[in-house]
Amino acid sequence: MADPRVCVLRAPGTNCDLETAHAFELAGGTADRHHINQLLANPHLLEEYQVLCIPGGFSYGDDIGAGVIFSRQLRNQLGDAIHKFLEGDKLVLGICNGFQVLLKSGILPGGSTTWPPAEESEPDATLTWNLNGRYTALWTRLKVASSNNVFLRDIDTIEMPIAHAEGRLVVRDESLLQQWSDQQQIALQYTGEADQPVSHDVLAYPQNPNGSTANIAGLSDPSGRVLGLMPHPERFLFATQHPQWTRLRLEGEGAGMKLFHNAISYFA
Ligand SMILES: NC(=O)CC[C@H](N)C(=O)O
Repeated sequence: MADPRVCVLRAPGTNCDLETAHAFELAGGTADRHHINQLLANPHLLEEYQVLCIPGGFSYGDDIGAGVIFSRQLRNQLGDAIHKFLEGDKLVLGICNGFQVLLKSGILPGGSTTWPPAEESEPDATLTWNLNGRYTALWTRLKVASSNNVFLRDIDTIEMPIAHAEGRLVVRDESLLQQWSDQQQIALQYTGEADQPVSHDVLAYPQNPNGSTANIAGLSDPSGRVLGLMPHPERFLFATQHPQWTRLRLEGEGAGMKLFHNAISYFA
């Protein structure tokens, strides 16, 4: 089979598209970066791709809330193209600002089961300001909590950096947590030390860097083919990007590459 094709979709203010496309290429995919206006002009463009990735950054300057404007473009102007994509055997990844876009558009948490969301529907969850009220950038330790998300296959714990101001996940109703848990949708949780069990009790800063409900750092759709996460796997492609790579004697690829390998090998 030809290399899987990845559409890295950017908007004005996106700033992680280059390294994200690079990560997919290192994993063996063919990645194109497209401006949202190219897709608005020709929504059929999306049909050429197996993976849609919305990378990190500050789309539209985070005006009126991080990811809000970009998410409205997907929902109001590209509803049909996204619907077709979600229905196919394809993958969607949203990193940081991309996660904000997936959640605020309604692609997450339901995926194809709830897309397109009804105009008047209340979102199940959103990402809002960190509890500390600040843009926060640090390395976090994460536990994979979903057994069926494609991007997280064969990963148990992983370290990745976060860098955001609006990364605190809040839910409309706490009963959703049980539903998500049952459907394997809680994909990633911030955790403490390696052997510490993860719980839904909110950990203190810096383990949980933003105060997210149930320490949630990433969500999956029920099919396991959509992932949104606040940490940046594309900032850990090489061992030397880890702050303690010498002390830990890390070599070769960074652990973040695993997510990109998993995505590409899904199509093998
Ligand atoms: N690194 C990013 O994608 C930035 C995320 C986002 N716009 C925030 O600060 O909340």
